Amino acid sequence: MKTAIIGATGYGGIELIRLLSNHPSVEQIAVFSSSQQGVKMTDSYPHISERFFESLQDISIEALQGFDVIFLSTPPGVSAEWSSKLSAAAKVIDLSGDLRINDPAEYEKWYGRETASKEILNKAVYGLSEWNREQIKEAQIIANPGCYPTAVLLGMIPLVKSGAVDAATIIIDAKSGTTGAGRSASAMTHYSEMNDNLKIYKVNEHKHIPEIEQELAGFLNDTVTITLSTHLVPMTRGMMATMYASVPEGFDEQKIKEILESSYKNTPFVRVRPHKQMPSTREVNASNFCDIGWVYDERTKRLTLVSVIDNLVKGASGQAVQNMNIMFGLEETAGLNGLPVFP
Ligand SMILES: NC(=O)C1=CN([C@@H]2O[C@H](COP(=O)(O)OP(=O)(O)OC[C@H]3O[C@@H](n4cnc5c(N)ncnc54)[C@H](OP(=O)(O)O)[C@@H]3O)[C@@H](O)[C@H]2O)C=CC1
Ligand SMILES: CC(=O)N[C@@H](CCC(=O)OP(=O)(O)O)C(=O)O
Repeated sequence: MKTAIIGATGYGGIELIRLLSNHPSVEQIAVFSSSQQGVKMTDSYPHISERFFESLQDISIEALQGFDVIFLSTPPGVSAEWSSKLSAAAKVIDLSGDLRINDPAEYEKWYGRETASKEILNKAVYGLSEWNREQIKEAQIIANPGCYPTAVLLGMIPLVKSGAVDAATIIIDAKSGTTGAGRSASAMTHYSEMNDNLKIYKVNEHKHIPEIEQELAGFLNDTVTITLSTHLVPMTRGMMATMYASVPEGFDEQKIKEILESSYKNTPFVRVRPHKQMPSTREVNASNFCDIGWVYDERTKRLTLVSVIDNLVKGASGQAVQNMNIMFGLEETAGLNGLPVFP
């Protein structure tokens, strides 16, 4: 397969290169940049092997012909502009939030910018691999989910769908490593401010709130509002979403176990832990796994559900490669077989 990456110089891009380099069906990875045309990838990332990569190319329709799939690993706004033109020539997988929100008014409210065209929004399939597999198989354009939504939705969808939690009571306390904010340095993430520190940010204002609510609503057949608190922790990779919700009459520990285990018994990357065995971020580090732990409290009738992913793998580039595999009828795990890097 011939692949191209726009935004190859960023963290999502370099993670795509790592995964696609190990993919048995990938023969080409062309790299594109809006600011570093002609520069070699190895100038920014000497750890990758130079023989695999040509120099960074300028982004143009002409140069982006002849590929099977084009990944957009770019900031919001870029794929709104480019995905329509590119999808005429290749399948497109967009890692940004541009095509995830169906309602233009909601996108504009949370992202503070104009939405993509209706035509592209209608074509784009939300790429939560485990829950949208049939639509992903047929898709020309994928809106790859955000990292927090991936962790939250994989944990919550089975329970919301089966009525095992009261969706109106969901509270999510989520934490991310600093690569979640991309490669550019900022006062929010640089070493002196982030090392030995814990920060909460965008309380009730995070752009992943409408994405999570939209997707949960689809499984609930009703609107839902959630509370999401996002935190930065002093680690490079990794994400933990700790979720709390009330469990209605008629559900107990045994039923919750059955719902979670049956939902994921045939999925290669989501692993449900036994009751009370909680996962840590290191246990999925650099892998495409999402590990789910849970504790039901009979006393309060509340569930604590913990979902961990690597934000750059299952939360971004790994899920993008998983979606590529599904779109092209390849083995879903191709290029993604590595165990977590532990310790
Ligand atoms: N990091 C993460 O954990 C996750 C990221 N995402 C999303 O994936 C996307 C990429 O994130 P990430 O790699 O972390 O971000 P980075 O900031 O590390 O990289 C983004 C890249 O986009 C390119 N770029 C910037 N402006 C433009 C432009 N106008 N046109 C084309 N390319 C441009 C830049 O490369 P150049 O200057 O060379 O063009 C840059 O290297 C974002 O939308 C992000 O929100 C989603 C899930 C998780
Ligand atoms: C730590 C950190 O800053 N994380 C980013 C989320 C990364 C992501 O998934 O962003 P997109 O939805 O834009 O793709 C944030 O909170 O905005």
